[in-house]
Amino acid sequence: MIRTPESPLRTLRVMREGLVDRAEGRVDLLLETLVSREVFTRDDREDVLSQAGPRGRVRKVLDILDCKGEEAAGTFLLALCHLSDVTDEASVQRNVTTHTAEYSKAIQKHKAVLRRRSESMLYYNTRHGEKIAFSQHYVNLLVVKGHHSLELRKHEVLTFGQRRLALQSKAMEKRVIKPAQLFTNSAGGRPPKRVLVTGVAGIGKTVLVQKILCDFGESMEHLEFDFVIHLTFRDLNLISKPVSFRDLVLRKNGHLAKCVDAVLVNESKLLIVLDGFDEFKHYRSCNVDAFVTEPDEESEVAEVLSSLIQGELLPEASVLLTSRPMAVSYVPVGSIDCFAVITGFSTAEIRDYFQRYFQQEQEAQQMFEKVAANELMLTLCYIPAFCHIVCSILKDSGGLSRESPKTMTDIYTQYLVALLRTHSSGRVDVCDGRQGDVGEQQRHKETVLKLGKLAYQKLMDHETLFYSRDLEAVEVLHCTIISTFLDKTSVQEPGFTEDVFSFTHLTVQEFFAALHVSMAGEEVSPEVWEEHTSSHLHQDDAGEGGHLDLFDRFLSGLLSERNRALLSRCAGFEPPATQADVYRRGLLRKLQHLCESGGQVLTQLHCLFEQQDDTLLHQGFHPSMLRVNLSDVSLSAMDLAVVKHFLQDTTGVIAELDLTGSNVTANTLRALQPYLNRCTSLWLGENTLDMEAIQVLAQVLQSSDTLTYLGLGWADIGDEEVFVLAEAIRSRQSLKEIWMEGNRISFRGLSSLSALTPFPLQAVVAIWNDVSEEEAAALNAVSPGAGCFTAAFTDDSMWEQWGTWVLRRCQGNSAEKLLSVLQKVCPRQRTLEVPWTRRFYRQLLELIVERINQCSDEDDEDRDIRRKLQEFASALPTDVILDD
Ligand SMILES: Nc1ncnc2c1ncn2[C@@H]1O[C@H](COP(=O)(O)OP(=O)(O)OP(=O)(O)O)[C@@H](O)[C@H]1O
Repeated sequence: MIRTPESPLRTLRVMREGLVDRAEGRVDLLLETLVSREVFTRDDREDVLSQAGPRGRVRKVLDILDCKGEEAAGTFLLALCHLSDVTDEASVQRNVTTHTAEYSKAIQKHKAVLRRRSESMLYYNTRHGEKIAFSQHYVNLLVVKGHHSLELRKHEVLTFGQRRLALQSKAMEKRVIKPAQLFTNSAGGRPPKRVLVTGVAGIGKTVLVQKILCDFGESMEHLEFDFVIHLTFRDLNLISKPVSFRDLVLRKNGHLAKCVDAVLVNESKLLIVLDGFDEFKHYRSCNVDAFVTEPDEESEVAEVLSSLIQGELLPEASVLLTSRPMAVSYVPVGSIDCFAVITGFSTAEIRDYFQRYFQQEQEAQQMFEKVAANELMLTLCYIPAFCHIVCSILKDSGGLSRESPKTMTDIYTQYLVALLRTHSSGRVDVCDGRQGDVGEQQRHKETVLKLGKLAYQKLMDHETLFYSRDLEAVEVLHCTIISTFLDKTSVQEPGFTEDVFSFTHLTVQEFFAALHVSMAGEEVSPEVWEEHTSSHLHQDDAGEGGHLDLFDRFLSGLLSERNRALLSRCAGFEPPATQADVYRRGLLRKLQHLCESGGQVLTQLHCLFEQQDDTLLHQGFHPSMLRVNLSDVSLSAMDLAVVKHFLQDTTGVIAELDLTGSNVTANTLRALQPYLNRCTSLWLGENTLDMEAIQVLAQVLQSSDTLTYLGLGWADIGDEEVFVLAEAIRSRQSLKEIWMEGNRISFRGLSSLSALTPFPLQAVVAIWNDVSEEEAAALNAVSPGAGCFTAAFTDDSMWEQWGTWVLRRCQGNSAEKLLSVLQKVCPRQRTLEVPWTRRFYRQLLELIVERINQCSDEDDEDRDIRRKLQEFASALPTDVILDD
């Protein structure tokens, strides 16, 4: 209940956001009331209606009222009180009427439909008619609530200040959860409404969605919902005309035709699942301000979905969105209440998977042991899609008679070979080199290459669906083998039915696309080849924002000696050897460039790993300085294996290892320990480093003569951790600077470092900790003149270096990453009023302008990046820059 207060205007200002919440569902009625009482003019009304979305309109109403005085504000508050009472009553009434017998019957029917749709596990290459019961084959997936960098982005509380620190520790409360817990709030508050689940290719996002549908259909979980509506972006890509949300629901759920209104009215009991955001053709257009607010309102499909995700349409409904990480920067994260990441299988789950796949306990155990004996293969299996393919290869070969796969491409290549062999009518084992049906092998090869071409074209266009005419164009429509690699669905359009195809999995499309380019024959133009290989060095990966990461890795793997040999021996493919050499030289040049400039290097390390050639680095990799930048990527077990593989093949000092925000744990540090000893600068900030991790770090400090600069900003460390580090620094005395911004360190912790200044420690940076400037001054007084301790953002020269580091991070990064760093370092409020920041901001602005100029007008993605960069440019404190 809102009381009419002494100063209604003041109430409007103080309760602004609360009022927006309360009035958003009633803004049209309120507006009419204000016009009828002559508080608002028609022009005011137009002004309000021109705003996007109900919340935007309420904000405009409040802005106008702010200029109209106390009486107008009072009228508004009274009208809102009145409407609240009326509409609350109406909603009670509505709830009663919707819960009729018919509504309950519709729920049961819908559950039965979902049960039917989700009863089989969709495996690649499941034979038609073959059914694998979902419930028997579903293996528990590890789902972790909380996504560090996204949560920070959401709040846009940038690197500065305690607020970020508080948020960071909150974001770090990572927990493994069950799918049903995605919509609960462990702290007991309002359950999250909009949930984003991310995870890399093949990690199980679609299967998790199927689990939710299955459990709901079985009435086992998710009982807080009456209806779960499942939409995939793959299907939504097919819609090219304006559409309403109501139509979207009915397209796949004809059985709801009679009760769709009740379903939509009861929005708080509705869960909408939107699977595969990264596959959406229009994913770059979802972070916009054009909304629809009514389920019946027709608009472009991107607008309808973006309204849903942003809570402008059906704000009380729950929404679950899944995406690969590469597209999440386009999700309007401001409206997401809960972030979760699927981390795949652990060893126990891989074992369970083998058990379910092979069913015979002894066979499963034997096969598991074969995989477990090969550490790399076991690591690959944490991704369920790979685990599945490994099992099918094992089954097919009776347990790895061929060379066991070491990389992701090996797995897919062996899988392809196995499938082609299964489809050879003569069933002669061509891999033994014996004479098979050569004509048939040739036909299969041609079909696969044609499919590769299609996969490539579609991947470049961000498309995953195609039609009979596309298959016709590459002359494969009537080849029987295509059903092995493609899924077909028939779509009912008014007046006709159309067949729509997609690869059995997006990763399969990426593999085929790479296969196409790797052949580099007549089909592949020199320009295409250049684009993906030798011009590696000049290519700004930013343009694709990670879209081609997997493709790049497959391409490298397919151009490796062993996969070329396998494909040639077993499937008659002849990838040209000279091209493979050109590729390798390009890769080494790019790698060297990134190591010298400190650019993000993980994709190239994966490509190098795919080559599995220990001599490669000796052939053309001689960087003047070794800087390995792995920042801002949550490192998986496979990533770590790849990094280790690279560092092991290098010698000498590692000038810089940047693991900022890479989800580093004690285990990561242990795995990298021999290489940490070789680092001069080691950046570990923005990771939660517990005592175990600090102990590993202490061992490094005790044994390394090289480690000179250590970054531990926002690492959630306190005094106890500093004591351990101090002891270690004392014993080796080689560390010169330690940066610990945004932690929980107090005067007591810092005091333990005081005996180590000014030698060996020349700088101890501890701003945004529990230390006051006076306390820092007291610590500095112990070694006068040295001024080693810094607890405030003041010292020009030192912070200038910090600014240089930030700039370097920006320069070395893609435009996309630059955006994410900018989000951290561009303060919304002017908190940085010290002299060096002027130069810092000016340089930042120059960099932004340079990147803006690099964006092309032709490309959607470039236009989007430019728009965002321009927003940052205009948010920079230009007065500070200009009056320098
Ligand atoms: N929980 C699970 N239990 C058993 N098998 C699984 C599970 N999760 C995934 N798989 C297997 O892995 C394959 C890939 O999973 P899924 O399609 O869900 O991945 P995804 O994360 O949606 O991938 P992408 O981003 O490439 O679309 C499935 O077809 C299935 O074979």
